[in-house]
Amino acid sequence: MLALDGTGLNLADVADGARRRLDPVHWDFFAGGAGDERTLRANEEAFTRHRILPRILRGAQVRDLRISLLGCRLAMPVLIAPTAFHRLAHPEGEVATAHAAAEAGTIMVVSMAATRPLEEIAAVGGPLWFQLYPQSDLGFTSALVRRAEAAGCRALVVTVDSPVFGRRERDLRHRFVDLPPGLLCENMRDPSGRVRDIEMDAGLDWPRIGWLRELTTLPILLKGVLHPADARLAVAHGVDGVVVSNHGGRQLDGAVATLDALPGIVAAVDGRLPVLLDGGIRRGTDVLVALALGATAVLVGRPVLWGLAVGGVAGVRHVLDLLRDDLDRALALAGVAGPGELSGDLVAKVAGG
Ligand SMILES: Cc1cc2nc3c(=O)[nH]c(=O)nc-3n(C[C@H](O)[C@H](O)[C@H](O)COP(=O)(O)O)c2cc1C
Ligand SMILES: CCCCCCC(=O)C(=O)O
Repeated sequence: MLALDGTGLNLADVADGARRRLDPVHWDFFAGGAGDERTLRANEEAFTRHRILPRILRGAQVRDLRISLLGCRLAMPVLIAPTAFHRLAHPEGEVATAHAAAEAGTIMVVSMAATRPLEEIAAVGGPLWFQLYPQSDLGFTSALVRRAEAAGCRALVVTVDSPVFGRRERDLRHRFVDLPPGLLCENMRDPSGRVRDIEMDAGLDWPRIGWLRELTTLPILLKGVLHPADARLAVAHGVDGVVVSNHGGRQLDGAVATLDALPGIVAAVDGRLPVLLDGGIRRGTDVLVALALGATAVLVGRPVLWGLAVGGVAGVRHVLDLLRDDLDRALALAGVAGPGELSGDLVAKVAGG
């Protein structure tokens, strides 16, 4: 196992290494949340309020972590969440992340705010999904969807929790408004070669999801679903999956922790769609708990950036390997042979942290 700085035993160690390496302004951009960061903290705290009720004597000596998800076979139920600006963490940026995802046998969700062009990330050859902030310019949005299709992306992840930008006070204090010279949101280039700003479109609504549904045959997932009524609307609008997410606490501070929202979404969807979750996944036991409560898979955001900052491809690979090994051990200790055997009776909610 690669030991980063001799201390990379867990994701907190990797985060420490990243904090030491990164420009403090960029660390704060990556690490921070909105407002008082209540939701940011709540995501991780929610996992501390759930405990595992292990089964015994079930002969779980051979574990199989693989899952199938919307036509993709994954080595484990952990995907890479879309995060912006990977070149702030490492010169190779999203291309390094894509190599690590491909090696680990999982999906990288490429952010619309990637700092390498989608085609260069796709050239790595691993399975990609593309994250979209639908723009009010339908022509540009449509061209971007076609670009994702042409690059071989296997699904669209439409972020729906960002009608406006969250108030991120760490960034305001640093006056962090622009990328450093030479770094651009490469997917925002229009046919004239100009790189557009990403628009957070407060006009985004269900009819536009219907428009996207008509536009592409790619599976569509909605990212940022927290209310059960919205999960039912997602089913009604023909989407293919939902991601229970509060954007890692970066948008609506005070929003519910994702793990606390998960059971309501799982009940509302009632098996009709895969339900993914992100926010605060830092241990294999967190993955186990989320899957036991009904998630099909989880995504990780910040830990991937910490790995990237610390060691490029090897650093991201290390983060993914830590999560996979930790999940494998947790399953063994809980007497479970694989994700398909997890169920709600294996988890107890406790009052404190
Ligand atoms: C630095 C950073 C940038 C992000 N950029 C995007 C983005 O471009 N699009 C998006 O849908 N979500 C974005 N997110 C949210 C993540 O996809 C994900 O919801 C969140 O990071 C999960 O929480 P975690 O960091 O605790 O794992 C970003 C999160 C971070 C930390
Ligand atoms: C105006 C730049 C948009 C980048 C969005 C990245 C993002 O979603 C984040 O949470 O940060």
